[in-house]
Amino acid sequence: MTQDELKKAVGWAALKYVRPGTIVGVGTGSTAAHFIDALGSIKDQIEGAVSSSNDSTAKLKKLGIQIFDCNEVDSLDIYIDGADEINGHMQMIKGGGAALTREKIIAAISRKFICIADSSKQVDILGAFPLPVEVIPMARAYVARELVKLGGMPEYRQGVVTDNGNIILDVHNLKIMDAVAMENKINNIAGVVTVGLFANRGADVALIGTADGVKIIES
Ligand SMILES: O=C[C@H](O)[C@H](O)[C@H](O)COP(=O)(O)O
Repeated sequence: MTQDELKKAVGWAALKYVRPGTIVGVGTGSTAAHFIDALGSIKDQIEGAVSSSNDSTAKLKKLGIQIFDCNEVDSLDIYIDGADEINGHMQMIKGGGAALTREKIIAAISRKFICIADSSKQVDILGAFPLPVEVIPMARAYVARELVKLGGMPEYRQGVVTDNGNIILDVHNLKIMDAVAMENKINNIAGVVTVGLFANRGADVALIGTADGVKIIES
């Protein structure tokens, strides 16, 4: 199976977690795009979606799925999204598609985070994938210097402006042994909007696409 077929398999497998009549939290990226297609097939059974990016919003609208603003809902049953890396503790690196801030907000209001990923995303130690950090533009140089102090090598993601009007620094060379501590430290740097480490709030369920089928891991 190709990597895209594995992504499609988990995207469709996630449908069974969607309860009829609910508003669904929807992520961003190539794996989440398969989930959006799957959601389209049951669009008459759900109330709608809260979306984590302009890109996913456009895809959902095209399928006729109603979009709700995050401020209109108190909580969500589930949030379904991909990841760039996931470790054995269900902690993740996210933000390869620059949608990390809205993703973290929707994860925060969701009772269950369901991560959908192909098996190439499974790692023992987070950090081989450069860690995305969304930063207020005027703080770029300062935040970069602080990230160097934490042992990383930040690289400005050229030409990318997030849906919130900010920039992304991708931090290379990190071997993240304590993901909760690293998330907290980076969150504390002035000018950081969001770090793409989902460690304090990891996934509750992971659907992993493998050549032998979809593997379900529960925390
Ligand atoms: O900002 C993007 C998101 O965090 C994605 O969930 C993540 O980058 C994984 O994307 P993909 O499913 O395309 O590998």
